[in-house]
Amino acid sequence: ATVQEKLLERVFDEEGTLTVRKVTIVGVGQVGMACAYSIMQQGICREIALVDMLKDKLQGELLDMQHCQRFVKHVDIQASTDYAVTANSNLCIVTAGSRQKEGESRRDLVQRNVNIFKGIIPQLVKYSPNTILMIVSNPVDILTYVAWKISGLPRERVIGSGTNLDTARFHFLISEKLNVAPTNVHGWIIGEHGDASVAVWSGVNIAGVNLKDLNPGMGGKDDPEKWEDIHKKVINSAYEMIKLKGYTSWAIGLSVAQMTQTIIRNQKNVHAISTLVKGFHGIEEDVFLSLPCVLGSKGVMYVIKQTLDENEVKQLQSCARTMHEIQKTLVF
Ligand SMILES: COc1ncc(-c2ccc3c(Nc4cccc(C(=O)O)c4)c(C(N)=O)cnc3c2)c(OC)n1
Repeated sequence: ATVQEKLLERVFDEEGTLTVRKVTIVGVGQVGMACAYSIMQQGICREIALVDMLKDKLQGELLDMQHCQRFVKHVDIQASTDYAVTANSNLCIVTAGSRQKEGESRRDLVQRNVNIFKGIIPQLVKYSPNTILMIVSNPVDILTYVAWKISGLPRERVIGSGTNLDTARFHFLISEKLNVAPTNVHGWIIGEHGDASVAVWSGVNIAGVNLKDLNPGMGGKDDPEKWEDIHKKVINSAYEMIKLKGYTSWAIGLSVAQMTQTIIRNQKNVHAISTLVKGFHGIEEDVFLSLPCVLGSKGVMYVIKQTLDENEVKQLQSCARTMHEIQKTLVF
């Protein structure tokens, strides 16, 4: 008998057991289904569970997704109003909630969505105690804090989609201005997703060439090239799309799929996501804002300690104060 046979008593046949990768999506509206479709299309996981309150809508989306199976890598799809269907998920993506209405600010949504989270989050954690929660619903930074408080999960396992998409839009708009591919534009939008996001102009670079070194006024008011307009377009883009098509879906779906892939495949990519920022850049409150983070299968592995200029730190601290003020008004 081999040393291994003398040493080890086999309990189960490891070769036969796949560590099944399962992702739950709560909310089968435009955003939830764009996430589900993107995740399915990219073959990121073996199981997808859809959960919502509306039986017929769920059943319709389930059938439509199952009819995709001939065209994509196999994925088992389940859908139910009963959260038992979400059991043992590696990642639960929450897109449920009241949607922003035309002209409504993200902050007006908050208490309505807190009440909804009180119904959803405990059920997700009950069936998947080891899950990572990714909050997409708005206002995403406050609702990620709310999900963290309600779930009782460690901070590294509760993230918000945050400014991941804002940063991608930022790269796209800069790429248009410079005629360079978006993947080669480097720079981060951090802080609050939406109106008060912070563009880190001091770090925007192409191949390591800092654009602010080429135009010191970049991002400021008296910049002849008006680079600040790019940040303004990122902020206003969601309002504009809600006005034009009533919601946003395709880009948020792909941005969530990108983060899902990083987590499920433990890729350690860096994403600007909403995380507990207490202790960073002079922030002392328990607030969630976006900073560049290294993501893996256990959630947030590292937070990048960026070098920010005085103005950027001030803007970030202002976001933190605003979040803290709004959080104090919440009724859990
Ligand atoms: C067990 O207790 C429990 N379970 C589930 C819910 C709940 C509440 C709202 C939900 C929900 N949103 C929702 C439902 C009803 C109204 C509204 C609104 O816009 O005000 C929003 C969605 C969704 N797709 O947006 C999906 N699931 C939900 C689930 C809940 O709400 C309190 N409570």
